[in-house]
Amino acid sequence: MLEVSLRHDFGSFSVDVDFTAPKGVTALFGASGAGKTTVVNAVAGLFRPAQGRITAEGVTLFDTDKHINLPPRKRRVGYVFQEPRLFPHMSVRSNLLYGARFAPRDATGPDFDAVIGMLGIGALLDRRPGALSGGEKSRVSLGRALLSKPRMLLMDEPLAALDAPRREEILPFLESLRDAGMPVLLVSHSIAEVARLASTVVLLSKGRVIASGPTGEILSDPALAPRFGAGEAGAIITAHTAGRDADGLIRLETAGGPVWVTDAPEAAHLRLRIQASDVILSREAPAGLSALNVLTGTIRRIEEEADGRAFVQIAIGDEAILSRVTLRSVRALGLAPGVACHAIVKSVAVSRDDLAEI
Ligand SMILES: Nc1ncnc2c1ncn2[C@@H]1O[C@H](COP(=O)(O)OP(=O)(O)OP(=O)(O)O)[C@@H](O)[C@H]1O
Repeated sequence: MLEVSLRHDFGSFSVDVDFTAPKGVTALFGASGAGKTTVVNAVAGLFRPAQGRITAEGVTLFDTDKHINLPPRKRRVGYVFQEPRLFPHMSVRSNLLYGARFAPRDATGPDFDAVIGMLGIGALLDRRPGALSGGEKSRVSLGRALLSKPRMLLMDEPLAALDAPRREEILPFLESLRDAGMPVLLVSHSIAEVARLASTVVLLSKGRVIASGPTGEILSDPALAPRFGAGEAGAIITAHTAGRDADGLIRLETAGGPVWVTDAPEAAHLRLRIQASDVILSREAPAGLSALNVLTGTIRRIEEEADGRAFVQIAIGDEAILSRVTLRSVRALGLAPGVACHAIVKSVAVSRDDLAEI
């Protein structure tokens, strides 16, 4: 577990944050200038806040009251930057071994062979970074961080510099970090990335934490949805793979009923992201619609927005999804907390990007 509490005043901007990142991936999410990099740099020891306390796995890294400020190399933090900072004159193998030099002898964690196997970089070992693609560089950079056997991993927009295919190449490796035994702090601008990778979300705005908690709860909160961008907001629910139909569609079971998708990872249990703008609501069970996916639930909350629309939260089992509808629809349909409703999602609205292994 990583516990962060820090305060700093830059004059025109101040940071005042307290949050806890359990094991698994914690996403630091917020608009540009919200203070994400400042927080990550403070955890890494690259920035010294005026006041605060940071502990990782029970070890105090920084404590102004106790005058503790471990230097970066003693913090045992693996830092993966947006631009992979590999040594250009060294081979991939030497870059990786450089990371391993910092691993304490008694530290646990995957060894060299396990890391290159996990990241699929065995064939690259004798190349120089200049001869690698962006995605390959990112994988090597992640490998180097892992081989230092860090107490935790910090990733500042590790995918931002990559195009969509390269991003797809890295995402499965980042997903596997969710199950790694250490806390991972991931700075991200992308709600799709957060939905896919994070177990916990810390939402930052203007140097303050405005919400934090399990990803499913934060993403399905209708009051927070505008923060994620009205067009992008959406929640995640658990789905179980139930087989492939004769026409090729894959059937997933959710607490609200079956969902058919055209593509899905090969895994028994998935998290399924449903964007609020892809969901329309009906109080009657719809008939004669070409949209295949109809989830049954109960309205829990409605948050009206200034632009004549609302985010409606629909409880699906003990999870929830969001729908973005006009206030006119809210009134015409008599939508209100406690009302049973059907959430209709086009099957084509759910893409491979919206599914991740649990
Ligand atoms: N050393 C500094 N002196 C003055 N202001 C600073 C300093 N470091 C950061 N800031 C200010 O703190 C604010 C937060 O910066 P930070 O880089 O942490 O934001 P961010 O959320 O990571 O943004 P982005 O997503 O654009 O990277 C910005 O307004 C920045 O100008």
